[in-house]
Amino acid sequence: MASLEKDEDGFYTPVATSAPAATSGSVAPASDRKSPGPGPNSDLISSTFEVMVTLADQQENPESPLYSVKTFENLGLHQDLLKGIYDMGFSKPSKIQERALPLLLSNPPMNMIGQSQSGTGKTAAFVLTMLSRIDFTKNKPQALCLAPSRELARQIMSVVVAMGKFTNVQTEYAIKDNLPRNATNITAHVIVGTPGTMTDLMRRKVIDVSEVKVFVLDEADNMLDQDGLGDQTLRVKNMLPRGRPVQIILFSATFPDHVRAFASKFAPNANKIELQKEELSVDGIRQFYMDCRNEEHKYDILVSLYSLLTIGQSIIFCQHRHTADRISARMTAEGHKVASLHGAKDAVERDAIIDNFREGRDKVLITTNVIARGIDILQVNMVVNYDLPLMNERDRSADERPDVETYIHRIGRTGRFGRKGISINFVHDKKTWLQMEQIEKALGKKIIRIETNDLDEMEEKMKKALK
Ligand SMILES: Nc1ncnc2c1ncn2[C@@H]1O[C@H](COP(=O)(O)OP(=O)(O)OP(=O)(O)O)[C@@H](O)[C@H]1O
Repeated sequence: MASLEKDEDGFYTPVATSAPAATSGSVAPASDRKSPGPGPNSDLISSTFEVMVTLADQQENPESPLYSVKTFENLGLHQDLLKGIYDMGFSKPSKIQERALPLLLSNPPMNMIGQSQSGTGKTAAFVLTMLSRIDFTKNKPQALCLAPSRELARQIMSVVVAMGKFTNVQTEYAIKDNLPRNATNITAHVIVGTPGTMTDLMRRKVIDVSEVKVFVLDEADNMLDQDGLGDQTLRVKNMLPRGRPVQIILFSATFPDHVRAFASKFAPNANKIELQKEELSVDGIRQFYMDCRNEEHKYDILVSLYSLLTIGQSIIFCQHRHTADRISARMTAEGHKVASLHGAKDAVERDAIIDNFREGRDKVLITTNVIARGIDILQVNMVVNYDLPLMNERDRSADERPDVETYIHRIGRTGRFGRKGISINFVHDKKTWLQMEQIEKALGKKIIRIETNDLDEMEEKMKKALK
């Protein structure tokens, strides 16, 4: 039997909802079977002298989201996890880690709704919690984590594996096309996946939930949004054991008003860490716009930016899959090296595309909202909104208001953990200009104009913003 489920970039795709007859034994952990993605960010602090100084300065500055007074030792973590953290090159916790970890690790466990700007280290906070709560003598799933895309699930898993390097943690994915269809019993401690596949595996009892203690939603506002993944996420929660406590942890850089109430119901009596509206975007990201004459001019401008896009790495966001494919095919035919990624590609292809980009083999990635959230690639110093994100991408309505949350997440693919980055919005008519103005108002940050006909000025402005 198949039903329709909404995928990550808002399109409906058929998924199997009933299981074929289960036949054989348990499943090898993901860490044994295939690479969970890139290695830890061992170059994080030492990548350049400049970054090292900036990061240290920011971690001393009380105004910075990276600031903390404590050390990782103060946070009550197990020795094996401390080793994992230092092995990843982290020296001090960020503000969200310092504030959230003592609450997350306290006993009895309390639910948490945590908000902190993009790129400030939320993943480490929830991964450390999952790892801290595992009883390694039991070979049963004990921590489940859901993310909105397979790319993000794979990235989160790479953090679980890196932080758990000195523990005996066993891991498994709940993402499409990863497990053999006849898998019967996952014994891994930590399972990371997307909601459709997680639901399917739980329904078929491939995941035994009897020992689950922690349930994490990364990008929680997106995971709970009733126009998006909300139903599927709720289904997963409803299959968790009743009668014994499961710690529910919700993290995101954004929690728009319309999901806050549902989040509080989903994670009752949660400790809350919230941001003020004016704190939502990251200061290290300089925002620009370019006035294009029409759609065709947008393409010409993008091509003329190619040499700047490849100084580091860049992500170009489009509204539709076909736009991403069309631009990328055209640029490729004109001799430029670009890749395109969206939810209509199959699993193997998606993994190869993001891995190529992550490892720097491709420098320009043209995509949709599918990777607007969570993806952490430190070399990305430029984000282009070829099309501005609109509310109608979420729910297929006629709502042409800008989607401010998605905008925040898209530009947050750059400027990670104190780094500098720039974002450029293409506007091409009155409507798109007004949409951008609404984003500007919502964030309370000026978006600066760059001339489209003066490449030298453009280059100079951009390089200055990245210094
Ligand atoms: N304490 C730390 N010291 C140094 N680097 C850190 C620390 N914590 C996290 N990082 C690094 O900062 C980067 C951003 O972290 P992470 O991906 O967890 O951000 P996030 O808050 O989840 O962002 P988003 O909202 O975009 O999902 C990662 O490369 C991570 O390895």
